[in-house]
Amino acid sequence: MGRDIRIKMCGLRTAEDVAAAADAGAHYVGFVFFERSPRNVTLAEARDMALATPEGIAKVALVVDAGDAALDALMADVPLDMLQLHGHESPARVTEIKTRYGLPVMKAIGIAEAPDLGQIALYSGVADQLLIDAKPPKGAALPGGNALAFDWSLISGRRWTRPWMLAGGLTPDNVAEAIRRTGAQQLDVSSGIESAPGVKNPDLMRAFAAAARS
Ligand SMILES: O=C(O)c1ccccc1N[C@@H]1O[C@H](COP(=O)(O)O)[C@@H](O)[C@H]1O
Repeated sequence: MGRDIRIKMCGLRTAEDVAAAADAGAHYVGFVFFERSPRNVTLAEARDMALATPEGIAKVALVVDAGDAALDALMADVPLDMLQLHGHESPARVTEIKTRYGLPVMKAIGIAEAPDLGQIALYSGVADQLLIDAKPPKGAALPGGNALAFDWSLISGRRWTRPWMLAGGLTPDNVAEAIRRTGAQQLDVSSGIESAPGVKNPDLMRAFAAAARS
């Protein structure tokens, strides 16, 4: 545990959010492109945030089953360092996106029970990073960002060939235990640093980073 932990703060909506994430010590900032999400941003808003992001912090766009036209527009307007695929993109689609845009790709994998872990091997050969997240409950409005943690014992002691981040329901209160139980070196948080859906809270951002590094 400790200072080597890398943190992605996702679902930022304003330049003030970016400044607060940078102040808290985030290594990645995430912008959500998913209309049903309270964290959804326009290309113009994302561009403003990307331009306000300090050097050294990776700018990640989160998309869900996006087609080429949407990705072309995103890439044309917003300076990015990584794409996060949070839908049902197949391994072949991950490869296609990597080749077409030349950016590292992180594939989200939803975990609820042991058989879900099989997805990790499926994407390990194609994605640059894996995001091990809670599987959304049936009928959930969002494919992620549901403030839901999965059973961390499912991945306790497991190691994979690709760098990975732990996500799903992380908060300042549970993040230290999540790291202890999973061995995660990278964390992704959204709901747990908010005062209300889509409203980031600088105090919670600082508290999260401090707890992760404690
Ligand atoms: O945050 C969203 O609104 C969202 C929408 C669509 C797909 C993914 C989304 N969020 C991502 O889900 C994980 C876990 O989030 P949380 O910490 O449990 O709120 C994270 O990668 C979010 O960026």
